[in-house]
Amino acid sequence: MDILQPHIQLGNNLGIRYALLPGDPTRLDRIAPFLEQVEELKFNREYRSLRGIYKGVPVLAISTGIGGASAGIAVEELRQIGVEAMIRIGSCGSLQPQVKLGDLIIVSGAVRDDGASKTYIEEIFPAVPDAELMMYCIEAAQEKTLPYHVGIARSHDSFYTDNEEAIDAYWSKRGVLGCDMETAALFTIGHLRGVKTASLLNNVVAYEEDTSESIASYVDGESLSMQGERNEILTALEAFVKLEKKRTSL
Ligand SMILES: O=P(O)(O)O[C@H]1O[C@H](CO)[C@@H](O)[C@H]1O
Ligand SMILES: O=c1cc[nH]c(=O)[nH]1
Repeated sequence: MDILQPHIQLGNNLGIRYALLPGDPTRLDRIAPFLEQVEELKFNREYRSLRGIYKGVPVLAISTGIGGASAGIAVEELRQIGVEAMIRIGSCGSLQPQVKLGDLIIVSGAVRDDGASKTYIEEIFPAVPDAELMMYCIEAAQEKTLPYHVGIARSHDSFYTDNEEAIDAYWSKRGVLGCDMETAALFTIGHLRGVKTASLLNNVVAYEEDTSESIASYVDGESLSMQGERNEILTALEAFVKLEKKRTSL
C-alpha cells in the first residue's frame, strides 16, 4: 500500500531518486520549463511538488518553505519515500563584495545559526554537503561557464533581530560568502540520515544592501537574480545527470 507522508503528501510509489529543493513554491513554475513530461503532484502547506524528466533522468522538485524546521521535515519525509540525493536551489544575501547579484554560491559548509539542526546534534558537528555531489555541481557550473563561488554560508532563523547589521559584519569578516535559512539543516539532517545533499544559492541581495528591498525586487522578477535562478536550476539538474551516470556505470 502506498502510504502518504504527512506533510509532503507523497508516497513511495514515485520511485524518484533525485530532488530539487527550492524554498519558494513559485520557483516550481520556473523549474518546469527545464523538464519534460512535467506533472504537478501535491501542494500541502509550503510543500508544492512536481515531477519531470531531465535528459532521461526522473527528478522531483518540491518547495520546502522558509527556514530549517520545514526544510528538515521535507528531508525526513523525502527520505522515507526513497529520495537519495537532494540539492537546494535557494536564494541568499551576499556577505562579500565579490559575490554579485545573480552569482551562485556552491556551499561547502554552513554556519549552524539555525534552530532545527541543533535539535538533532550538538553545534560542534559540521554542516557539510556530500563531497561528490558538491563536486558535480562545481563541474556543471564550470562547464556552463556560470558565475559561481565555492565557500561557507551562514544559515539563520530571522532577518529582523535588532542586531542584523552587526551579525552580518561579524560573519563577513570571517569570510562567510552569504546567508540563507535552510542549508545548515539540510546538510546536518541529510548527513545523519544518509542522504546526499548539496546547496546552490543564487544571490538576490547585493553586499551591504537592504535585505527586504532586494528580496522584494527579486520577487518582482529583477533580471540578474532571475538569471541566477535559472543558472542554479540548470547546475543542479546537470549535477543529477552526473550522479545518475556514475550510479548506472557501477
Ligand atoms: O528563496 P528561498 O529558497 O526560500 O531561500 C531564502 O529566501 C527565504 C527568505 O526570503 C528563505 O527561505 C531563505 O533561505
Ligand atoms: O539576505 C538574505 C537573502 C535571502 N535569504 C536570506 O536568508 N538572507
